[in-house]
Amino acid sequence: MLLQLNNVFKTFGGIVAINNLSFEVRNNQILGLIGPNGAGKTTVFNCITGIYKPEKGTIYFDGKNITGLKPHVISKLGIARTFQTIRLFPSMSVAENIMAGRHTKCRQTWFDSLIRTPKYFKDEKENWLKIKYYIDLLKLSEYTTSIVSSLPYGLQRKVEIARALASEPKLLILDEPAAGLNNKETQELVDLIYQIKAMGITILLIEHDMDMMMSLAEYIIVMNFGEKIAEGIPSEIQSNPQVIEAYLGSE
Ligand SMILES: Nc1ncnc2c1ncn2[C@@H]1O[C@H](COP(=O)(O)OP(=O)(O)OP(=O)(O)O)[C@@H](O)[C@H]1O
Repeated sequence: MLLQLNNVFKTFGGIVAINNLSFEVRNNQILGLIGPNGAGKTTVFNCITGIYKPEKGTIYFDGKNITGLKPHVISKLGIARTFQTIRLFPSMSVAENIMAGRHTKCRQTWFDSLIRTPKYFKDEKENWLKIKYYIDLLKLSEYTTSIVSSLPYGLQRKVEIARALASEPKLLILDEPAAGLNNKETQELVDLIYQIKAMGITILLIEHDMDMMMSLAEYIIVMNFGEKIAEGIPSEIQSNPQVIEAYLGSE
């Protein structure tokens, strides 16, 4: 078991955004989190990554209790994410943005970088080789020096995934990665997610594109009004009356 949520509870003012939610993500699984708008999915991601602290419950990652730890500590432990709305450094290049995702892996101290010790050069070389690997993986090599804000949306999404991968996470969390992508780009994304799984990485995914979710996720958790209303393999979820009801009710 890589990730385990136990009775996680989080409110905003009077609104219960997550109500005693428990679920588990197995090692190297592709797990999907679905539910109508406002069900609490993004709040779950924000609790796992340390942006919000749950009021009750615990979150275990790789055997450690990470409940309430700061985002940079959680990221160092091996959780990386992308956001529903792209968050990159818009005036920086593709390579620089991906490099920014790598800072948790940098071993040089301020002293090494100040006086440029051999450790600094070794670390820098290793980092740039890794960056190149992720640039090639995401087929971004012709855009390495392009300024991110000048790129179309689909490419910016790829840069965001590359940046998350650059921290070499054990768990990659993707919040609506197919939003705004055309059919061809969505297919590329599906292929990429399989490649990421083949690298041994576990994937937790929110996605509104149901065709994509049903074909990609190995296991699905369904939320509504902050609660888990169903879980199972895609075929079980598709035929679950409570799930159908939740979606029809939200139309
Ligand atoms: N920072 C916040 N302050 C106040 N309320 C919030 C905040 N974040 C989320 N909420 C509320 O918590 C509930 C769950 O929201 P959340 O964004 O997690 O849902 P979601 O399932 O991700 O929705 P969507 O599919 O629309 O992105 C909603 O009622 C939302 O309005």
